[in-house]
Amino acid sequence: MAASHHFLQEPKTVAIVGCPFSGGQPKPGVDHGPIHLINAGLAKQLEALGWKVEFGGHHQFEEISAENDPAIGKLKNPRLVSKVSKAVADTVGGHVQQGTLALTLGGDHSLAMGTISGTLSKYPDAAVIWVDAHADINTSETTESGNIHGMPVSFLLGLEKQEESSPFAWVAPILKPNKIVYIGLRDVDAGEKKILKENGIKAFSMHEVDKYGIGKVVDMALDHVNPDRDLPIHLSFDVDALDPSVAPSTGTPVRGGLTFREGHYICEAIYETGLLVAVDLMEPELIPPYSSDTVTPVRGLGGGSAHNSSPRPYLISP
Ligand SMILES: NC(=[NH2+])NCCC[C@H](N)C(=O)O
Ligand SMILES: [Mn+2]
Ligand SMILES: [Mn+2]
Repeated sequence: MAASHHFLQEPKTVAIVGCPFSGGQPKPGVDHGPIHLINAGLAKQLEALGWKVEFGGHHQFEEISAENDPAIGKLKNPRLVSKVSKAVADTVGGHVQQGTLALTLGGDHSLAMGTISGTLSKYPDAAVIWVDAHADINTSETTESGNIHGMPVSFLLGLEKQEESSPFAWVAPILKPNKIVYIGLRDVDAGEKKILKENGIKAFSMHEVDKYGIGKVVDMALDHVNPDRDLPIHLSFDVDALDPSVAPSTGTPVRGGLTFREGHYICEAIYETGLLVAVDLMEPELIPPYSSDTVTPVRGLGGGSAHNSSPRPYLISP
């Protein structure tokens, strides 16, 4: 089906924003995800689908990562995560501004603080569809892990007031609880369940996917967040929404996830609305048959996690 694009310029153009970053959680791995996706031929596949592809190389975050970054309260790598997300917000915001589909390749899901901020900077009333095993809506109070990849939604909603001195003071807390909807949830912390309930946030867990089927679930999700089908859509897709038999290579896999087709169906159905302005593909790791020696991924500094060896130049082009 040839979708007409309400918010994109012709010829339809996708800008790939490669974010080799894992500072929002402790494991190395997702900082290689975007590099592997590009090496596996993603840009060429998009071209084969009729898109003009812009990709000038992955984001380089070394300068940001060089700084000392002690925890603030429970939050790990707060300055690093904040600065990286701010850079990504500016990049994604620029693409969305121009009517170019912004496709961000993570990296861990803390990056969505940036990508969604970028989309909201142009479209404050955009609808966010968050496909994930997790709700990623912990606050600095409720988080058990201190990993910021489990928290971006709470920052975007403004569930906690950020003091002026907070590294996250730049995040405009303008996402409304009725403008985000979840699909695929099955590993939600007790504190997060409370937040979802108190804020009336709609979620279609795997239980609803089983009960209604994915076609109905996507319709219901769109009806909730975009009833008149007139608002731009930001799709934030965490690959751990997929069952581990489909996407085993991710940091926090959870049994009982979406099938290959259900994952694809969600993307197809949302694309067919013609309303898509930005997509995040987050938390892929990959066991690589490819060389990833051409980019320096950025990991968190804290908690004894592995860190960059020597910086390498980046030589990746589409
Ligand atoms: N983007 C993700 N994979 N998030 C996993 C979050 C897990 C857990 N809820 C936490 O706060 O740490
Ligand atoms: Mn996530
Ligand atoms: Mn997840």
